[in-house]
Amino acid sequence: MSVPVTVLCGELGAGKTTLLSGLLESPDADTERDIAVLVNDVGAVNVDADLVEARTDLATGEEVVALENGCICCSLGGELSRAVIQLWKEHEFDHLVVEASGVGEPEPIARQFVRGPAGGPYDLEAVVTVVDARRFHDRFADVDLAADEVPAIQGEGEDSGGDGTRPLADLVLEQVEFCDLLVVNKCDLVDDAERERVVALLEALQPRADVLTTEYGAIDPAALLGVERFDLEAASEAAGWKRAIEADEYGDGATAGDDHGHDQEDGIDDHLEHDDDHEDGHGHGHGHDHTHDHTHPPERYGIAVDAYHRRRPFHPERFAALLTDLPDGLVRAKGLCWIAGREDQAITMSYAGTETSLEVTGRWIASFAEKRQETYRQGQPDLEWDEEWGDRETRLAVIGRDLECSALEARLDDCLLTDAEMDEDWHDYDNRAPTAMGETTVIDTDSL
Ligand SMILES: Nc1nc2c(ncn2[C@@H]2O[C@H](COP(=O)(O)OP(=O)(O)OP(=O)(O)O)[C@@H](O)[C@H]2O)c(=O)[nH]1
Repeated sequence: MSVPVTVLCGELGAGKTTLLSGLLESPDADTERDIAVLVNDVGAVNVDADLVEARTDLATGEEVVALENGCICCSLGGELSRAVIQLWKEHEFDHLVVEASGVGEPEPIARQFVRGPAGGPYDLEAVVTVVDARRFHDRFADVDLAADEVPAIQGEGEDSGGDGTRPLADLVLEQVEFCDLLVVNKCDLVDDAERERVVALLEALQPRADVLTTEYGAIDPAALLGVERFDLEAASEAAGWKRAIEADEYGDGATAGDDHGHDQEDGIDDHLEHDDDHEDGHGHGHGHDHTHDHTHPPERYGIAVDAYHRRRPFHPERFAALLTDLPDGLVRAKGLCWIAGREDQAITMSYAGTETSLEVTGRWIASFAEKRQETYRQGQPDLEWDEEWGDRETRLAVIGRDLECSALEARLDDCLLTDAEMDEDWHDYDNRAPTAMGETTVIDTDSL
């Protein structure tokens, strides 16, 4: 029988270790269940492992393994799989919890347990993301805060900015967008209205997950362990922004089919079947038998979800200027962009909090030689194709609070090339967009 696994994610300091320690010490914990813990921390000194280990001794023995070589997702190729397989061979336990580092992406970790060698002995049960209610509120949900007062999140200084690495806020939202269960921790540090705003926003960002609120990670072990939730396909498609784009593209209730358009050269984005039960831009699809009935988040707290689709390129200078001056209420924007002067590159734009990253994540099919284009198009018969520009297009989703979507759409439209500009040489423009596969440019809001 495979051993169930829970992956625990969340930004630095959100309370993952506190939750885990509570879980292992809980007097209500199922005494029959031996829990092994794999802790991954960034940096050489593995404080978390020591802490959890000290506490784990009380409850479960010594089944703690620390991956000390930095980030799980960077050492995924082998170390994670090797460590968990070794753990499985050398110890007997009933459940494995992997505490991902605060800067780890959950998806590659999850994939190790579904498609990697660890998928044999293990069965991924749930991906749980812990959110710091106070920080999340101040960063994403505060209606009064001016953008220039937004507090930095821990570690942001090192991890974002002009050096081309990913904004940490982006990662925080990605952890929210790829999980089955959201634990909103540190609720003692927010008032009721703030807590509700955080929950409503989380439901818009991630319509699929259950949301629990806690203080000091005190949740019923039964709510965390032993609940079979994980479904890789559903989790991969669960993000609110993806659902908004799909609903726009395929219409309500349509089946999205599989990866539409654009060759993803890195192979990571090998989109799986989409849920076909989303109802609208903030759909509530459920990938498997697990159901719940949130009220629609956009109807509460002024949260809006919108999709933007155009088949004309952005002017790189006007678009960059817009990205430095996005509306205060915008929380999340993500999707593919067509930027004039980058005719080969399918560029993913991702805005979270205060920064926007532009990353080359693939190529437009229209940029390949004709034969190859044909092959791709045969594989994607539903792909919309323009006689002149092929599959090049912009498809973005925006999620925000008190956001005037039509005003933002109009501003985005102003960034599109005019008819006269369509005939200019686009390479004359000043263009900050990246060119090489995987290359990222980060643009700060309010950086003008
Ligand atoms: N006020 C308050 N503090 C909390 C709560 N939960 C955890 N903390 C504190 O927040 C700090 C960070 O908690 P950790 O559990 O270490 O967070 P973590 O997510 O494991 O952090 P990293 O390992 O750095 O990613 C600690 O000082 C905890 O005591 C809570 O609900 N309320």
